This record gives sequence, structure tokens and C-alpha cells, in this order.
Amino acid sequence: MTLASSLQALSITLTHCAKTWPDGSRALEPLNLEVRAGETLALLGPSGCGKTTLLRMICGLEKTDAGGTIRFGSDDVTRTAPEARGVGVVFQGYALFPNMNVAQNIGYGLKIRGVDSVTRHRRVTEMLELVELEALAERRIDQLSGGQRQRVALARAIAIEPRVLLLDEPLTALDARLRQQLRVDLSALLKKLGITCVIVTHDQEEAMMLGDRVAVMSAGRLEQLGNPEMLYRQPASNFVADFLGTLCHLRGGPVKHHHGVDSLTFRPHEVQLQAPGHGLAASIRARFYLGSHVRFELVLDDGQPFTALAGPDAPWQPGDSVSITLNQTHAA
Ligand SMILES: Nc1ncnc2c1ncn2[C@@H]1O[C@H](COP(=O)(O)OP(=O)(O)OP(=O)(O)O)[C@@H](O)[C@H]1O
Repeated sequence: MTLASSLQALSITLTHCAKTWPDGSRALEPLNLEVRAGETLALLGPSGCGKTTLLRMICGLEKTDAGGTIRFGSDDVTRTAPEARGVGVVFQGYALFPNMNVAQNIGYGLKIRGVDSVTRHRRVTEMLELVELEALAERRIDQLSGGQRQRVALARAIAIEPRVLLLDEPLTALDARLRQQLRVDLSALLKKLGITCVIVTHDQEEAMMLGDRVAVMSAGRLEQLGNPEMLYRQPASNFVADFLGTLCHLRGGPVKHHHGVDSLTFRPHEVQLQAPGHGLAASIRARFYLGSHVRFELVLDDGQPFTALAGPDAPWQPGDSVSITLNQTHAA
């Protein structure tokens, strides 16, 4: 049996889970959340919103306030010690053992669980194949690139055949280019494993690429839970809309005159720029050529700022007068 098929996917159900620190401050308001069996759920939110605390509660490193329960499938693990919960965890920075080679790192969790050496060897070999590090089995950790370390950390977490996989900002330590590639690789690996996974990130694109569903958090509360497209198209609040991409707001006389509403809320890609005279009058303040598109910072004639994205051939330059129309308007 391959490892991918031997992992059993379980749901994670948090009921009325809150976290109050000894000084009385609240990291998490009472929260109900179900991570479905086999899905990857991304916890997304700004620094300090409680994402890591929530993840640490699932793996058992933080206790929930009295009254909260955590279940893996039908198994109540609220009072189960972290090492007995069967969780695979990759923390920020990975915490690999520098004095062990790649294979020893991957096999560590099996060794401390008393798994016999034949089984251990077989499992480590499977893991090396899974993350494509067979050639580096004997390498020392300090002789690996950042991306390779990330794969070792992941292999070590999965080697113990965890019931759920928890990833805390697993790609944050890597440079932007490598992160892009590893998102694609990680997404493919998670699909192949079919394991239930919770991934913490403050990066909107990462959450949307990796999460089957995304839970947007703010100040210890769950703002909205849904698949990426639903969150982007039907945000429940301005906070969610803004966090999943730039959101612009315009109001006042000219808006009323051209659109018949008091205010407009829109995304930069919904703005069409034209020669003056077709719609709301604005001028270009700044132009950023980004290869696939051009980002413009503009102001309406009355000074209200907003952002527009246009194709790479857009001719407008700072100081130019333009007029704007909106492809899709959300009157607020
Ligand atoms: N042991 C602790 N004692 C008291 N307060 C804490 C403790 N750990 C975290 N906090 C506070 O709880 C809040 C939530 O922290 P948490 O680490 O969960 O946020 P986060 O969303 O993961 O942020 P980041 O993205 O910066 O890691 C923060 O205000 C933090 O300062």
C-alpha cells in the first residue's frame, strides 16, 4: 500500500473554542469551525489575528478555554496530549536537526515512536521519493537550499502518517520566486496525499492557491469561510474584500452625477481608462509597469485616490488626464 492511500482523512471540528491569555486578553473569540475530511483549509489574516493560536490549539500546544471541544473525526481530542493526537506539523523555520542528515531528520519521528528499523527505512525511502530528495538522503541540513529544507520538514511531518497535517507559514522563509514554485508543488502534494490539512498564512495569494477553502480571520474572529472564488466575488464585509485584494471606494458629487449612486466600491481591474470626456474625470499620479499589466495610481478631480490596472500597452503617463468607466460597479 502506498503512503498516499494509507493516510486516513478525518474532519477537524472545533466547537465553541476560545482562547483567553492569563492577563485576560483574548486571542480568539468563541469559534466554531469544521475542516472537512481531506480538504486543505487556509487560515488567512493579518498579524496578531489569532491564526497561529488556532493552529496550536488544534495540535494541542495551547488549551482551549473551558467549554470548547476539538474533535478529529468522532474522536474528542480536547484533552489529548499533542504527541498523542497524531498531528504532523511544520512550523515556521522548520526546526530541523542540524546534526542529522536528511534521511535521519525524516525518520526522527518514527524512531522516537519506536518504529522498527526495517519499517523506518522503507518509510523514509517512500518519503524521499515523495518530495524528490532521493539523491540528497545523506546530505547534512546546513548543506541544503531553503526549498530543500522545506521539503525535508514536510516529509518529516508526513512520515509519521499523521491524522491531520498542520502547516504554519511553511513558505514564508523562502524568496518570492521559489515560493511561487513551491506553492504549486505543495498544492499537488496535498492533493496526492488527500490528507486533511490546515495551513496558516498571511499571504492572500498563498491562501487562495493552496486552500480548497479559506477562513479569513480578524482580531480573534472568523470573518468568513468559503472557497477562494466565493470569498473574492461575494465578500461578507469590506475587511474580507480588502484583504483578498485591493478595494477602491469613491463617493461624492461626480460619482452621483455619473453613476446615480452615493458611493462606488470596485476592484482596480474593473476600471477602464479612456481619453477625457467619457465618464468620471481623473488624472494619473503614478504608473508602474509590471510586465503583464500596468498599475496606475489616480485621483479624481476632487482629490480622491484610487487604483486601476490596465493592459501592458496602456499609454497613459503621470500627469495625463483621463476618464474612467467601471466594468462592474458595486454601489455601496
Ligand atoms: N503566550 C501568549 N501570551 C499572551 N499573549 C499571546 C501569547 N501568544 C500570543 N499572544 C497574543 O495573541 C494574539 C494572537 O497571536 P497569534 O500568534 O495567534 O497571531 P497570528 O495571527 O498567528 O499572527 P502572526 O501572523 O504575526 O504570527 C496576539 O495579539 C499575540 O500577541
